[in-house]
Amino acid sequence: MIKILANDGIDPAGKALLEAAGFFIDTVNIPQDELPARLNEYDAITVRSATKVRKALLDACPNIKLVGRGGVGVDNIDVDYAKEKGVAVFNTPASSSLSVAELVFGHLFTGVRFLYESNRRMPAEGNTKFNDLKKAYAKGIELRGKTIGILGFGRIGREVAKVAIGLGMDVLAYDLFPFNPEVELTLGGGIQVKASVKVATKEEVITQSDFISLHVPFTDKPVLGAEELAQVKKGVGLVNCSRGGTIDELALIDALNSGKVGFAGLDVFDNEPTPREEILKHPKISLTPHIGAATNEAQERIGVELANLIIGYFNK
Ligand SMILES: O=C(O)[C@H](O)COP(=O)(O)O
Repeated sequence: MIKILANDGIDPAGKALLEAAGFFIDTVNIPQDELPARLNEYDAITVRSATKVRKALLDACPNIKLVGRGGVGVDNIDVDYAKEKGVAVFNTPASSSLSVAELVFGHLFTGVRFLYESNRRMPAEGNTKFNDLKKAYAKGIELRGKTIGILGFGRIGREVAKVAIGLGMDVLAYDLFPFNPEVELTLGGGIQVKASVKVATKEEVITQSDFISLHVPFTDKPVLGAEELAQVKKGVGLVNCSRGGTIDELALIDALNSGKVGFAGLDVFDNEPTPREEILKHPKISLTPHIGAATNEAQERIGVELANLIIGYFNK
């Protein structure tokens, strides 16, 4: 019987599919430092972003034939090395796009109406300072009619564009690779509407947007560093639900302190799982702990997609 360790968990729907296909699924969470000694009992491992599958672990566990990433980013897996060794690597790139896009708008609505700050201050000061706080947060703005710039126009960027268009926003989109600017929205009642984003350069996105959302993988250079943050519109709102390191956090803190950036919504951080204190405590940053894909719906789709990939691989 094929034994699979789902080290960061797997949705019950995915587990049920694998069990029905005759696989044994172990959902125990083995700590990272114990994996080299224990993973070799299994034929495959599935992970989210918490467990790292690096070269040393693959070398220590030659029985592993497959690494399944329940999610998009594979930066926690040494993919090229795994493939060199004949270990299959699968991820589930399509299943979580909508959930990530909705979280982007959670951060945007939070930012334009100061929810992050008023939720911190009201419990502490509300009874004595209610009217002061009412005044402090009186200058909210609407999203409708504003321009959102999307850096990275893959699956998630496209979902962000659809929500934005549905809200009446203008969309500037940039990607390293050519893309189709047409998107198809599914509105309530199943109504389908076609719309287009404006294809832009990175510079146009940076200089012309009221809000910027990042949907890019991690590379060694931030997409928004000090140089780029110096060029944004004053008061821009930034959202990062992609990967830590794609915005230079220290430059972001400076830009928030100077007022150049109005607010930031961050789901990802340089030092996960221990983001720096200046980020955690900053009054102009709305925080979530890397939960872009953490919805019931996305996790179910991910579990099912991953299960089918694993079944297809071992039954081929
Ligand atoms: O790459 C992804 O799919 C997201 O960042 C979600 O990561 P998670 O599975 O650890 O929540």
